[in-house]
Amino acid sequence: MILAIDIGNTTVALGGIRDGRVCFVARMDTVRTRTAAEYRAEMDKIFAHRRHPERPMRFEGAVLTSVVPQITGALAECARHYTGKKPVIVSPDIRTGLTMGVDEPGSVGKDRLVDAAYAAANFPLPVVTVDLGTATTFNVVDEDRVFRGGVICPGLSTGLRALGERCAQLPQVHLGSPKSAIGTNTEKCMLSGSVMGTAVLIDGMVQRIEEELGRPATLVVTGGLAKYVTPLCRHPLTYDPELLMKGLALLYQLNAQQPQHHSAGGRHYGPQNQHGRARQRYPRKRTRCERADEARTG
Ligand SMILES: Nc1ncnc2c1ncn2[C@@H]1O[C@H](COP(=O)(O)OP(=O)(O)O)[C@@H](O)[C@H]1O
Ligand SMILES: CC(C)(COP(=O)(O)O)[C@@H](O)C(=O)NCCC(=O)O
Ligand SMILES: [K+]
Repeated sequence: MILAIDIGNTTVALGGIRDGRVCFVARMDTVRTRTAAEYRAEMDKIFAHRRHPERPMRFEGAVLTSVVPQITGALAECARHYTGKKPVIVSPDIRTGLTMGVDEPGSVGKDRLVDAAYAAANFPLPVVTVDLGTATTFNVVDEDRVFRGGVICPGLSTGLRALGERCAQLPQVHLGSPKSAIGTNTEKCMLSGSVMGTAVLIDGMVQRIEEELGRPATLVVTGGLAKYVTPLCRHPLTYDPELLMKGLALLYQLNAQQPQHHSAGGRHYGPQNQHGRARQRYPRKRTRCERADEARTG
């Protein structure tokens, strides 16, 4: 099993990945001042809780993506502790299968790179990925596998919270699915604006992106808040809550140094086809362990 760590602005997601499949996902809060020891204590608890007496949890390697530089080092240290190896850390310098077609490849959020790399390897191109987290991000990969850039907007929860804080007469509201565009009270108006507004944003922005690309695009949506929004979108889409974890598995495969079986030198990489792309993986029936883990993690 490999350990995948996704450091976002709200949550640090931990994934256990076996043969490119996500076996479990657990979440910790993102706290910028937390130390490696503090995160390790929390991870110990998470892993102890999941450990099966006959199948102790063992990680042969780790891969990490971060958009919170303050805690990247602490979690890289944790990854090293659990695997005995340096983790693969996502950056534009590792193999992603993408060519960067933006002004400053180094400034692109590393989570955006992971989403884009996975989508480019697994969906018809061009492809647009949308990640609904603290921020709402769009990433565009064209038919030549060039990462063209995208869109960054306030996340819908971030926007809702800001309304409650900045407007004297607006309350903090619980997220839910609006039933109609026309809200009949304050809360319903706010839910319509943030949740349906995000669905309309996705439909509208993807339409503009398709116009700029000059052709239709595949749309893939992920992120902690996607489940509220995707039912309201009109553009055909694939909803994959595990996009980022699967992307991390792919990047691990492409970049982790494999044990060497021959005396000849050189780095050995994971499975690739002749174009240097990750081999596509197709859905298979999930094992009982995976279904049980999913049920537990929700
Ligand atoms: N499984 C979930 N169910 C409901 N809300 C969630 C879930 N996971 C995350 N969230 C909420 O979604 C928002 C963004 O989460 P997430 O996608 O983890 O963002 P980030 O990647 O920016 O850390 C937060 O407000 C968080 O509370
Ligand atoms: C846009 C983001 C804040 C999204 O982060 P998230 O919502 O996943 O926590 C992150 O990808 C980021 O910090 N990006 C750097 C700037 C850029 O992507 O151009
Ligand atoms: K995210």
